[in-house]
Amino acid sequence: MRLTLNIATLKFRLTVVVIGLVLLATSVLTFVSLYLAERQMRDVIGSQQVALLSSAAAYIDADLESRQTLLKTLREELGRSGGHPEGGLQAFLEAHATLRDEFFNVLVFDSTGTMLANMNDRRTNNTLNFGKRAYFTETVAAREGVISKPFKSALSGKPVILVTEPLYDEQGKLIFMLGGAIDLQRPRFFGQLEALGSGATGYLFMLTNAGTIIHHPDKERILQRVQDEAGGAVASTMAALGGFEGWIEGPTKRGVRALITYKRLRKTDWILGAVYPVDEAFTPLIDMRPTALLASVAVAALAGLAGWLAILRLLRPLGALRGHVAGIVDGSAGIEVFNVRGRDEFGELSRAFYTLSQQRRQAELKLEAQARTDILTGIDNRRMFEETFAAALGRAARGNTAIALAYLDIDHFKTINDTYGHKAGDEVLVEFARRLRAAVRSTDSVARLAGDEFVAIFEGLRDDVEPTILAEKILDMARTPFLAAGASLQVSTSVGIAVGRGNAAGAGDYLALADEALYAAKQAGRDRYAMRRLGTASKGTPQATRPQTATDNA
Ligand SMILES: Nc1nc2c(ncn2[C@@H]2O[C@H](COP(=O)(O)OP(=O)(O)OP(=O)(O)O)[C@@H](O)[C@H]2O)c(=O)[nH]1
Repeated sequence: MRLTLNIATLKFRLTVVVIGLVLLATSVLTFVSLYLAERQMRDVIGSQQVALLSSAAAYIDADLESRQTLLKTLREELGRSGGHPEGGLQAFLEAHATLRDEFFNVLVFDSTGTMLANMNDRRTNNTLNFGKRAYFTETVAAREGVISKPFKSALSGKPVILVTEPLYDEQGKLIFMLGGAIDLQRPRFFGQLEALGSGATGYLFMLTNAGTIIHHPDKERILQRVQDEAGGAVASTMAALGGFEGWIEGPTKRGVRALITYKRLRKTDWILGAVYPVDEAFTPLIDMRPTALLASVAVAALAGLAGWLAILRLLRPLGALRGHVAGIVDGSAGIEVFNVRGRDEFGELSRAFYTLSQQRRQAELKLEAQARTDILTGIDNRRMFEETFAAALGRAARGNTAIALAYLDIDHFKTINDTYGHKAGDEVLVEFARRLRAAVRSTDSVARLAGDEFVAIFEGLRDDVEPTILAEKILDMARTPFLAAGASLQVSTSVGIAVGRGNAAGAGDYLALADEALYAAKQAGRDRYAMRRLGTASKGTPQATRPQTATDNA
């Protein structure tokens, strides 16, 4: 089977439309699904980040609290010794080596802020005074331990925070103040937090509520105020400094689009933040995109194929209809092929074609009949006569039977017209035709050739007498008065008869001979017939023949 592609066909256009719509629908559906999935996933990831950060904040709170507790235990131990531990303060500190696990340095200040002992460098003891430092004055004012703001250590130069615990005597006078320094860059403090960063490059960071960076993977930024950095703080961080907690999608300082989550620490009111780059957060979805698109294209292709097959199936009656029309055009089919039973639109269309074709056929038949009928009298006209006579001659030739042609002309018809008018003449012609039809046998044919000239064909004649009997009948029927224009008209006719047998001669010979006989009847006085017989000619060479016999009823 040869497959040709005709883009003008309804089938092709419907297929294109179906495939296009399916492709569009699946693409839109895929994009909308992916978009909704991304939105939902972002909400889920955001909530996860909030939960993660809450746990981390609780962990830091607990961590700072445990360090404060540790320092409190140390203070109580110092208190129990009345502020005079055995071996002195320096020895007392050094005896608690485990403090190093929690603090970068532990210091003891006197009531004025002079550092009396520290774990890192005993040479600096009694040489430095920190009485004006904020953590010292704040502790004195609060009369309890505080967690300092981050600052650069005067001893180590490292960014630290200090946890303090004051020791009072029984009179409530400050004797000593313990300070535990936490190195902000030391893994011990935020080590676990760094592991909580989401994705490959996600990370956690921490700021004070004033914007000073406490923790950040970029160590250079620690102790910087985000507001003072080049370009200022990003919008989300400004919102967090303003009190926002939760997750937000926005750019980081380095311009990476990320889900950024903020959570305040209960104990210090610091801000813990988490950055999760969007690209990494949505990696599963982004990875899924080509697969989803491929799947949607595959679905569209399958649906398109199904649509195409459905269209082929549905349009099959249309193909059949087209075939029927072509069949009728080339004559290989009749209009009956349109008379189908289908109840769909194609069935209705086919039946409408059938009805239309039937009507057309009937109109054609009517036209054909009209073309062969004499309009005035309703009997056959000359054209029909020629066909009928040719067929009759054929039958006579095949059956070798006798046949006669009677040529009639109403006598003095012109006078009727002239005397009673053309209309009356018409009435006579109509009545004459009716009587002629009635006078001859049912198997005989009659026709009006022109004006007042008529013919009658007599077939299957038994003998020579029969045409003369028929001619007499015709003469008789004409003699009965005609009613026309309110008058009774006496009419007569003359008849010329040509009789032959088998294929004796052609139609023209019969007509000529009958006309000749008619002329003879007219000459003999009218209201009579004259008969002429055609001689036989050799078969296959029809020719004009001379009459052999003549019979007149004059
Ligand atoms: N009313 C009427 N007259 C017609 C019609 N056709 C022809 N005629 C007339 O019929 C007449 C025929 O006259 P002819 O046959 O020549 O002469 P006639 O008067 O019959 O004389 P004869 O044939 O010699 O007896 C003419 O006057 C035509 O005008 C027609 O359809 N209706």
